[in-house]
Amino acid sequence: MGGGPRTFPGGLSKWQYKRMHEKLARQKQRGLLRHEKQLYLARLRSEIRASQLPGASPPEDGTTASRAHIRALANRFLKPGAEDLWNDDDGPIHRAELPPRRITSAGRNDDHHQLGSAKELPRSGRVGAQDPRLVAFNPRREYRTVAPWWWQWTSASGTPSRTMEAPFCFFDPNRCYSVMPSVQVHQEPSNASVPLVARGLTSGATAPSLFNQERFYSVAAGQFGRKWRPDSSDEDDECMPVAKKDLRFAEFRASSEEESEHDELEARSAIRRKWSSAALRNCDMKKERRALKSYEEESNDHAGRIQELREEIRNMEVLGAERRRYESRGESLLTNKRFDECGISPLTVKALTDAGYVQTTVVQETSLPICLEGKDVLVKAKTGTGKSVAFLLPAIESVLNAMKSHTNHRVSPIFSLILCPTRELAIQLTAEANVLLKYHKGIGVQSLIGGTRFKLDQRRLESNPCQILVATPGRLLDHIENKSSFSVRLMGLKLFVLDEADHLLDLGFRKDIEKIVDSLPRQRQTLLFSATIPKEVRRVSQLVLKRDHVLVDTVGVGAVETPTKVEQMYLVVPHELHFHMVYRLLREHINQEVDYKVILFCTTAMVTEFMYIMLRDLKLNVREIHSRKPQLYRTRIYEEFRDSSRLILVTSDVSTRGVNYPDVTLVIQVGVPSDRGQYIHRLGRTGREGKSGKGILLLAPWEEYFLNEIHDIPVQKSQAPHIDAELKQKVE
Ligand SMILES: Nc1ncnc2c1ncn2[C@@H]1O[C@H](COP(=O)(O)OP(=O)(O)OP(=O)(O)O)[C@@H](O)[C@H]1O
Repeated sequence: MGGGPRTFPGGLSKWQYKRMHEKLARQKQRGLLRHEKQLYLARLRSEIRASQLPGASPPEDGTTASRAHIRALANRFLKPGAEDLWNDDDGPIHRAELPPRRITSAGRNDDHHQLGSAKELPRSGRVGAQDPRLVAFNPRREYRTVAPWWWQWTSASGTPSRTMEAPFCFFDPNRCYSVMPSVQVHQEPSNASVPLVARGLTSGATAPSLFNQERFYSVAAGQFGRKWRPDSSDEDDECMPVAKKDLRFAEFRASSEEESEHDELEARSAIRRKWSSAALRNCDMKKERRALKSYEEESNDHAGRIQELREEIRNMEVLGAERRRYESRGESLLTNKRFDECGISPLTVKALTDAGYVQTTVVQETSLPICLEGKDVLVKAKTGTGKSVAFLLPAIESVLNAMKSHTNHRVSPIFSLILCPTRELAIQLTAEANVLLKYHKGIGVQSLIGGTRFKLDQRRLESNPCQILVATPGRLLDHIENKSSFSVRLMGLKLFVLDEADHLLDLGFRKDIEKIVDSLPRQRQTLLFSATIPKEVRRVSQLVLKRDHVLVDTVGVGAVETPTKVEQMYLVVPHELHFHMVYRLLREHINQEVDYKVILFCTTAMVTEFMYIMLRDLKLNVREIHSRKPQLYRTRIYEEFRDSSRLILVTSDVSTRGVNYPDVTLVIQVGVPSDRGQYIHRLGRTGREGKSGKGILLLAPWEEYFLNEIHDIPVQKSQAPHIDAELKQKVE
């Protein structure tokens, strides 16, 4: 009796073997704990350091000076719809008040000089090459740097006394802000020691010897960031002597206020440069895009570029109209457009109708036509607005199209691949895809997630139809690297989707994604979906998207990124009282809501486990999900919580993104979220499908710095409820 071998590996007895394993498990647990602690502390340290850097806090009035705005203009991607690439502190997008004009247009309306009013500008121009000193001046190389300073090139008082022909009169149809009509520049006598840039560009009579194209270029590069100089490097900028830096801007100092603002901007841009370039490394496609073309190259490229611009403007118009319609409807989720008007297969429409989906949501209405056209798309839409269906439908359509031409394969290629960051999300997407495939016989969807047996996965993939695959990156990569027949199946891929794209392109997943992308065919369509798309991720997205991709943003620039019907508040409570406070808040909520359904987010798996045990011992109806639990257990809890009410789910970040638990009434976030995106996604587990909900963020006093990150989200401070002695004793 008492089965099992009597000796164990290494000649150990059963008990020795057991003890050894227990010891190893304890060591592993201690290691994990130490690691989590280190991560947490490192994060806090870096946040605190960041908050102490000059200029870390946002401007109080939410606006910036014109110079900063101009810099931002130059810094953005030169694409319509890329407004979300603007710096967070650029302030609202509006036309800056222009200073009293010292520059007048010879025989033309002054308004032509306003930045951004490209449409009013004359469609012709000339290069100011009459001046012999400017023969080497290549307007196409320099104009971008000149234009932004145009307005700065005045002094605070006095009337103009001398007029000269500005040598940079040219026209470039590619760049709105660089278009300049022929102008005359009035210069004050008091400005005899003209600015460095001005000297280079004004009549040589003023200071001919100082015009130096290279020098001028570096002035611009310094002001706009090193990417303007093709041969520059991070080190170059970092090592620039202070005196030289000062010299570069010495002449721009109109007032002490402006000066300090400028220093602050410099410091801030230095920090940004360091972080963005270092973080992006070779993936910083922007650098490449900005590399200056030669004059000839650029001229030859005009026809193509004009075509591209037309496309972009058309896209922008379409999306602008969509957005206006969306805004006019308020926060309503559904549109008037029905799925049977979307050009998708009637069998899919039938399945949609069975599932109760008749009308499209805003994101579905906006993105579907573009996705079905075969374009690469980057979609940003609030949490719980139906992004999953928005990409599952094109995934099914692309399979249907591909299957028309691939009929003779023994094992069908995988035509659509959907990547997502968590196992629960993968399971959910697979289930949703199955619902939509109800009437499509012979088309199958499978999932590949960690925590299951590799061999079983393999068998399942080979024996069941799998034209659509939903996977998490780690397990997918395992299959790509270890099974050549799997890689062969992927070579037929037509559509690649990244759900929660910003998270997948984040540093944690980036390496895996790069490897996965390398093993996919280049000729494919790629769709990126998320509720949050930070600027850096937008840049890295070029890794997977084609250059002419379309941006669909149903949130809108400057709009609140969280669901409007979710009441958000934060409490600042000493750290040692967090457990008491959680219990107090839960009790209060349970008393108020009959059908309560609460998600409680904790910072680590360890804390999650501890919180769960405490609440369970306090006789609350709780469940737990975190990475330390086996997958079968996680799936069971996920299903139970999805289908029930009067339940509290204590979870780590495995439930932060994408997971759709219907009718969650309250989300509590205990401790500081890792970033703004994490706050938004966690909160997004409530208030889905336009419903109402409540979110509470519980911070310790030293975590309050995080509020800066979400300053534009309507989170109200709330008074912490009193914790009486009885409750305290109970918890302790
Ligand atoms: N056209 C539709 N009509 C009615 N309900 C819909 C429609 N499309 C999606 N839904 C429902 O909306 C809910 C949220 O959808 P989904 O999970 O796709 O949101 P999401 O935008 O992906 O959210 P997240 O950003 O959190 O991932 C789901 O319950 C889904 O069934």
